[in-house]
Amino acid sequence: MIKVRNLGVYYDKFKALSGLNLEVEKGGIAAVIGPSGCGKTTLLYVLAGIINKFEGEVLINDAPIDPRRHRIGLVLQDYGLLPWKRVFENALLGLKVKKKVIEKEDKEYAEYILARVGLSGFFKRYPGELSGGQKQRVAIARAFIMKPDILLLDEPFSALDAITREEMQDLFLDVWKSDSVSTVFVTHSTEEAMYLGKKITVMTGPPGRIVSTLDNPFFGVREVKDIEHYISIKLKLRKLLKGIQK
Ligand SMILES: Nc1ncnc2c1ncn2[C@@H]1O[C@H](COP(=O)(O)OP(=O)(O)OP(=O)(O)O)[C@@H](O)[C@H]1O
Repeated sequence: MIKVRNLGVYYDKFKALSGLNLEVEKGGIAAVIGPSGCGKTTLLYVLAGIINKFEGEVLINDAPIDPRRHRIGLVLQDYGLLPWKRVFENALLGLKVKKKVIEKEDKEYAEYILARVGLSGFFKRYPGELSGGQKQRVAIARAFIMKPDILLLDEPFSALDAITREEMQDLFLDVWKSDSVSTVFVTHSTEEAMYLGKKITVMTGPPGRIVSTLDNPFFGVREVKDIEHYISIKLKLRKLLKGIQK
């Protein structure tokens, strides 16, 4: 569970986040959507423990955020793979930061997750020998392999073509379902927020804060039947976003 209360962040004198409140229940996915520069990445950096100077309270499973204590899976748009390490080593990197000794079971679990993301035959390749979608698969596998307390994704699929992007969204949900880790997913796309967010959180800023959180009945629904309802939520989101960008 993630609880953020009255969060404020400054870059020197610039107020990037102010009075931000967010709650993600255990096994929830909050899709965070908002205009460029409103503070989405800053919020993720606080949740990841990368920014540790802030006002307010950030709790992970009821304890103050502490990257030494909590396992935090972070997936970024640019994959964050080390080019000189092979797929298998890259996939184990997150876990290595947390555990000194990688055991046989860890390796078996890594093999299992890599197979689930369709990379069985790619263990020995270097990132430079992979497509964008394959690199993103490694990044996602790496986050799941560390069995994180929380999972954070910062526009992970925005660099991919439309088809690969849909494949990756499905694959993400597929792996996520067996693990149900509390997740914050940042995206620019209303469609992606409506597919991947159990709840959709709209942000404004700077300074960044939450303007609205909607329940999303279309979570995980690819073939939408109630088109009118879908469009009404989409329009609501667009209105909220347009209001912000005025
Ligand atoms: N290191 C920094 N120093 C000063 N200001 C910063 C720094 N990093 C970000 N900012 C500012 O803080 C605000 C929030 O930035 P952030 O990257 O969190 O926004 P974002 O919503 O993720 O944007 P985008 O959607 O374009 O990625 C922006 O106005 C940005 O210019």
